[in-house]
Amino acid sequence: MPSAVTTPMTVAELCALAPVIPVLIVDDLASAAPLAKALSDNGLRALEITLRTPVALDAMRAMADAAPNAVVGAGTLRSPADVKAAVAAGARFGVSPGLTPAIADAAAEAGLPLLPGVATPSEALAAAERGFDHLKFFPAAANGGPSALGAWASPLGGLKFCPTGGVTPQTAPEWLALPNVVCVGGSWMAPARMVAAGAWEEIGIMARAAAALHA
Ligand SMILES: O=C[C@H](O)COP(=O)(O)O
Ligand SMILES: CC(=O)C(=O)O
Repeated sequence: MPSAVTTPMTVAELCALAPVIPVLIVDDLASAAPLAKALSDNGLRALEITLRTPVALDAMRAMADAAPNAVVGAGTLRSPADVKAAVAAGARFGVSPGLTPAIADAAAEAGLPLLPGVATPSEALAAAERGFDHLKFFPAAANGGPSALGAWASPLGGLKFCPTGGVTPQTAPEWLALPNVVCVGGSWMAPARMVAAGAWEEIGIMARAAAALHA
């Protein structure tokens, strides 16, 4: 089956697709297509497939083919080689736990929209110097929670964030209420045991609830 037709998307546009970007760890390639459909058919269109399993790159391809409405990207980009592999597998965006000059160079060279992770104001300023104005605040809960990121809003005006790591359906509204937050990332709507069990209907229900979250 041919890969879905894709159009370039900025990180700002990506973050505007839904209030939540699912952060997915795919262990079994067979689960990729139904998982992508369960999420994207229920309003979660931006899907971050972490490069943490041997099947992650193939899973990205399978998801893009099975769910043309989804925008499939790669997470856990830790090196230029990861960026190249993600682009070769059709990633439409990338997410990294942190940012290095080499990762920034590789993403720019490949034309890959990148949402880089930052944990401190210094890292946010360094990313802004490289031209990134949409950043992932990671690990969000452990790094101080909404009060910490909220305190960045005025001094780091102009920067927008996707808090990820420890965000829950219960805490998401507080994050989404911050003036510098455009969406959140999280894995709660696709728990490993439910994916392994093929519980697509239940996952779809959680996805729909996540897609309806707001401040
Ligand atoms: O590494 C973890 C991802 O950033 C997602 O975090 P989470 O499982 O707490 O939602
Ligand atoms: C956690 C994270 O930043 C990632 O997997 O991309």
